[in-house]
Amino acid sequence: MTEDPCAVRIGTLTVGHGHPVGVIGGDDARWLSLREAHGRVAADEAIAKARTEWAGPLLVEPFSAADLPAIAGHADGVVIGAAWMQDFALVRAAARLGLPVVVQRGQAATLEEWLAVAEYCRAEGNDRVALCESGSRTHLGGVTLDLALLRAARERSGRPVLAALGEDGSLAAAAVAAGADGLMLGPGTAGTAAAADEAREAATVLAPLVRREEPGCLDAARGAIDRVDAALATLLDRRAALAGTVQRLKPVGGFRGRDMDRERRLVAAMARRAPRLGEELLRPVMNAVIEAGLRLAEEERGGPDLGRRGDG
Ligand SMILES: O=C(O)C(=O)C[C@]1(C(=O)O)C=C[C@@H](O)C=C1
Repeated sequence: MTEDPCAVRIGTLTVGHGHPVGVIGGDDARWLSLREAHGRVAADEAIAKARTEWAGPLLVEPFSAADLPAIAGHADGVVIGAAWMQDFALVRAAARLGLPVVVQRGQAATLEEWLAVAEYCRAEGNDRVALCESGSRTHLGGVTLDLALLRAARERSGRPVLAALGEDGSLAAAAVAAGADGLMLGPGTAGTAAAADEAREAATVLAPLVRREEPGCLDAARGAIDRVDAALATLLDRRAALAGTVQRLKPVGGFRGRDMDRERRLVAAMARRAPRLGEELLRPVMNAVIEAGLRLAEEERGGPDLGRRGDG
């Protein structure tokens, strides 16, 4: 395989540098753990069942090497579970399938030990490797995600790194901010609806602020614009609410209390963060945004008599 190791394609999902944050165990891909059943289920039957429920990209974690033929035939990728990370015979056999491999970090594994597993895959001729930080055993009782390690693994290896959130989406935004290329929920889908929502929200709204996408085709470019628009819509809505608060606090609010000097200053400040657009192009945009906010504030207060004087 001579693919660019910075981005790994798992069926229709690509995770990695320059690509959107994928949610595995959510909208973008699913995964199935055969380890959870301790080898008591037939791999081909379990995978066939998963396939009836989900037609998109499917990753499967084997219980043992005996599961690999079924995975080779019916899955889009293989997960080396944290518990098996240093089972090198399994790692090498899994890599030889030629499918993308997701290597979860063992709970006590160091960065070097984790990265070495990717090198085992490469030595088998398979460079389609994504890493997955799945946490260490800590004083908190369960496993705790190490986001510093996630970041270091991404920088050191250049490979995509996923964050395994399990059924708790509360660290989704932190993982995206730390550089995660994908968020891994589950396995399965049970009980993860709230976590999936948090992961989707972080991947959609936060990711455009903290990572750049480099789309290579029209659909991908439109997808990237959709994600920027989602972040923009969230901020515009929040801005409108704050502008409404200002109208209530000002002595004279609404259109009657418009402060053009303040508007000029805020456009100039924004132009410093948006040098491509500059003041000239930003001015009409912000004028429309501000007027929408004022209109909304007046509508919500039932007329133009805004501000404390109006309240009196
Ligand atoms: O800062 C104010 O005085 C506001 O009323 C807020 C705001 C804005 O939306 O940013 C709206 C109208 C003013 O002309 C200037 C700015």
